[in-house]
Amino acid sequence: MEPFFGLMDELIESLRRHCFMSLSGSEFHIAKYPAGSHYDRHLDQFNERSNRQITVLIYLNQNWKKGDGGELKIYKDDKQILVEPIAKRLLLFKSDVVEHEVLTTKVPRYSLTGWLLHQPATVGYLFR
Ligand SMILES: O=C(O)CCC(=O)C(=O)O
Ligand SMILES: [Fe+2]
Repeated sequence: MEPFFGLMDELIESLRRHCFMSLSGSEFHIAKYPAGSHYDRHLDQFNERSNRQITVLIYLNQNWKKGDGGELKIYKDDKQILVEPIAKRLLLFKSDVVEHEVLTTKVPRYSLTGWLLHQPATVGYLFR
């Protein structure tokens, strides 16, 4: 996993330098969507924990083919964009504005999802 985290550090550095984003952490997980499952339309930034700035998605489905389902549907104004979850495809989007949904997959589907964070969730918390 070390080469992967090295690349993510480079990505964070580029976003800091070229997009002037103040990013200071990240979190990642690998998700398996069993056949028949989906993920309803949502935003990745929740009210109670709003430090997710950028969503990173990397698809891991070597043999994905049309008809397998599990596309990512992105809602952009009144348009919708379908992204096929094919292996090695990488997507980046702003966690607080881009609504998205995972359509029902007919085969087991794997994705690596990460979030680049504004600051660690616990920093800046006010105790009273
Ligand atoms: O796997 C995907 O395509 C999207 C996953 C997702 O939306 C999430 O974990 O928040
Ligand atoms: Fe999401």
